Amino acid sequence: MSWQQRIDRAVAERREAQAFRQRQPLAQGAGRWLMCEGRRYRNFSSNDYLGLSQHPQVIRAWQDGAERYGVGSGGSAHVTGYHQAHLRLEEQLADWLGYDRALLFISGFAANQAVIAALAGREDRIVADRLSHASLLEAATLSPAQLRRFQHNDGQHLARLLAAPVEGQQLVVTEGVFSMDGDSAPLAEVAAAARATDAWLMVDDAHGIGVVGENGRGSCSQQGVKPELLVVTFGKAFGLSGAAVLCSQAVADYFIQFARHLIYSTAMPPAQAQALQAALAVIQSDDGQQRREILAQHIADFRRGAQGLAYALSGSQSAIQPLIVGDNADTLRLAERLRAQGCWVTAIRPPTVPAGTARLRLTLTAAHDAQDVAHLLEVLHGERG
Ligand SMILES: Cc1ncc(COP(=O)(O)O)c(C=O)c1O
Repeated sequence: MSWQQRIDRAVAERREAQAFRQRQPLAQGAGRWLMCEGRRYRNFSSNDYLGLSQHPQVIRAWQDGAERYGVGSGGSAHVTGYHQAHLRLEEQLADWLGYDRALLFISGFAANQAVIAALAGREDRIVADRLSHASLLEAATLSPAQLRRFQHNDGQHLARLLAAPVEGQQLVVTEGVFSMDGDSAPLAEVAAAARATDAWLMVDDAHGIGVVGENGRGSCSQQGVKPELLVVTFGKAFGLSGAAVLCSQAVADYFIQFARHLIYSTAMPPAQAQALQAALAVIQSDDGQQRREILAQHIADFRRGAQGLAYALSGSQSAIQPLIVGDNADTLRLAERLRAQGCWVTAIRPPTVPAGTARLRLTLTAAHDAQDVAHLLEVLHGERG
């Protein structure tokens, strides 16, 4: 089969399965409102959980940084791209989360790829929750290490997989709050299983950091666990983009030598690092606490109001509230009907989620008000399934 035939077939298969992905250019995609083709929608699809993408202090910090430092970093952090603003942010993150060091990455995807690629060798084994994010599972699949997946949030299955003989080292991989289901990992159980076999633990807390735990310190702090490797991302509660890996002094020095995404990629703009410091300051402040409380109230109101819906509500207590529909075409139609009534929701279909579990991934944020949640519920109750 030629390149062209292969591509045509893959795209055709996606269309036939009602799984063809398309992107929508928006005039505004984060925050309370989404603007598309001149129409305003209540936005139940963004990961801007605390509404910080629109926070005046964060915007001002970015503007001020751009005026002072310019808009780009000018190079890899190993050449000229590492600025004092990056160092300050790394120090603040390490201090906040209780680690020796934090290393900044351009995205969470890059951070996950870099960590796994730099660590895992042929004789090693990666044992990952089977619902881990694509960036983790892809990195593990591409690495020369053996990959084993444990049943979602099943500490006993994890322990059984870890008990099998292995020549090298083992790395356990999971998330704090799962991106498509919104449920939390039983981190204490996972950490105990890892510790029992001298495996290291890597937790990606993209959806927990800033939102859960005291002071927004995330899922690990909330559950009293300190993984050897903690990945936090800035595209969700921080309202910007980028990521950091929290680790020991020695591991940070190792990554600076061997993590190729750090070495061969342009560093994030210093102005962005400055804006991220402002976002961190908000997360740590009373303003951040109030935003977390508003979000918690919306989650409670939504879950209470969603009883009796035609679609099953999951057990998620987080800002991510999936409504599992099952069939791809039905999910797409439901999303369309909700949009027609002013609620922007996104249909998530396989392969992003397991076959037969197409869903609306509803997200609530502190930028919403009680009326937004009430409107969403009213529209959903109008659906018969
Ligand atoms: C759990 C998880 N990890 C990593 C990522 C990737 O992070 P980023 O968007 O910063 O590349 C995402 C989603 O974006 C995610 O949901």
